[in-house]
Amino acid sequence: MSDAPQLSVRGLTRRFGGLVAVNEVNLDLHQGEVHAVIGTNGAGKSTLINMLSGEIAVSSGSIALEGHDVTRMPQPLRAKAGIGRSYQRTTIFPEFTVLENCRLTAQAQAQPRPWRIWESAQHCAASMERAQSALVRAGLAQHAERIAGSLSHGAKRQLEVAMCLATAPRVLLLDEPLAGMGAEETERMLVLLQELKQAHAVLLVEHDMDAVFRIADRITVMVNGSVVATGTPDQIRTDPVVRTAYLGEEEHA
Ligand SMILES: Nc1ncnc2c1ncn2[C@@H]1O[C@H](COP(=O)(O)OP(=O)(O)OP(=O)(O)O)[C@@H](O)[C@H]1O
Repeated sequence: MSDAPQLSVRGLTRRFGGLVAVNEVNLDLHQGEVHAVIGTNGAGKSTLINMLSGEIAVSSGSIALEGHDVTRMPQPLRAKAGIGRSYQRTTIFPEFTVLENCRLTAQAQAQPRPWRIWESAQHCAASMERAQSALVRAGLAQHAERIAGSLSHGAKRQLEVAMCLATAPRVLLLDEPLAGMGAEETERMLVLLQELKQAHAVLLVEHDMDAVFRIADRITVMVNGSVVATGTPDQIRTDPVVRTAYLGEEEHA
């Protein structure tokens, strides 16, 4: 783990009318760490991730990427600056090939006209290279020419991670990448996440607690918009506040 955080969040707050969805959250994401954010439905996890990626504005607080304030930076610029994210719902283009899907996101990152996907190979060479490299890293190289819609559910989620990687991010915000996955697909994704953290700071919002406690280096627990604890899986497992507020008496191996 590097000393300086890649992404640093201070006092982040989002109100929807009278509701405080995210309340004064502090968070540091480091390269070399999978940092999971867990919490019951409505705890504020999606609102938090949406503020970090720039999809919704903050009410107050600050977000710094490698020491640079990006709090007011619009989402496309933030993506270019190095904050990549995947979504809860599938965002792939099912009728395009796996490689084309990746190239689209790489190209959207590289130039302001992402819809010009059929530009000459010369113009697209860099994007193509990034797309191919992302597929290799996500373990999908052998499926590059397949139509994305024909992939298994797990491979589609892998493709979403690859699309995120194609934008050359420094920070990866992953919103429920394990949702709907079977045991084998989950294992594959966990191996991928372990590899990805070597080069990225990874924020993982995930409901699969067994997976979270296995893979996370650090866990932040949210309840009603506020952080009630941050620590290693062992610290969180035994934290009395967490056990009462969130985990109950359930044991996690
Ligand atoms: N656009 C919105 N307008 C009003 N209230 C919202 C909006 N988005 C979220 N909320 C409210 O903010 C709170 C936090 O919601 P959020 O979706 O961030 O929680 P979550 O932890 O991601 O939940 P889940 O695990 O179910 O996805 C909830 O009470 C939700 O109803």
